[in-house]
Amino acid sequence: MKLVLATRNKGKIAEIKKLVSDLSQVELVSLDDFQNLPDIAETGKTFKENALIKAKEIASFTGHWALADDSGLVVDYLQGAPGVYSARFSGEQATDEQNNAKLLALLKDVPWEKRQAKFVCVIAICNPKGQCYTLEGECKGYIALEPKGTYGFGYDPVFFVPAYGKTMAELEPEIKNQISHRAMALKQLKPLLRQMLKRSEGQTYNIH
Ligand SMILES: O=P(O)(O)OP(=O)(O)OP(=O)(O)OC[C@H]1O[C@@H](n2cnc3c(O)ncnc32)[C@H](O)[C@@H]1O
Ligand SMILES: [Mg+2]
Repeated sequence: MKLVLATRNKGKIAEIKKLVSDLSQVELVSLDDFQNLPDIAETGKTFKENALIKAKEIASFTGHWALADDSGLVVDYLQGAPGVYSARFSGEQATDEQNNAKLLALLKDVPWEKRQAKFVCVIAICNPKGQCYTLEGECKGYIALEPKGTYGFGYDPVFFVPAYGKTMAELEPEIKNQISHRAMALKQLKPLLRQMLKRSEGQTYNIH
């Protein structure tokens, strides 16, 4: 089965490829294999809505199953912000560094016990007819006092993982891939694929 990875984020692409590498039924294809792809507006109010928008549009455009990832950081002290706006937290063309700087500034002088946060990831997998499944994962932690580490991407340098006493960006990719929100969501992909392949024989799908 061909599966198009419907994301432009290089950090996500590297992680997803690793996390699904043992799925022998799946041939992963990237967006670079297609031309004139539509620009997709992430207009949803939830991670799930956005993941479905991205996966449906790419599946319908390419004619293959597509897998999209919508993810972000949810900070308790900021009433859940930046949430679905994580990529655009400090503006449309925001860099990871700018987003991290804005976050740390908003949490300046906020005590440790009030710095709780979680990473959330929703994976949507859709076929060209618009029939979809979604998988969700979370990873809990704290917003660090300063950025640390160079692994990973996005908010990893400012996300402190209590079980390791380090930021996500200080953890080797192999460790991140065992504990991350994305790993938790993708862990459910193998049983789902098995179920999907079985169902597709009988042409019935579980539609979201
Ligand atoms: O929409 P696509 O093309 O997949 O790529 P994107 O970067 O725009 O991705 P999102 O819309 O899902 O925005 C998620 C943002 O949340 C952050 N994020 C998601 N997963 C992360 C992770 O594992 N570590 C650190 N930051 C992460 C990161 O800054 C992303 O830009
Ligand atoms: Mg995006």
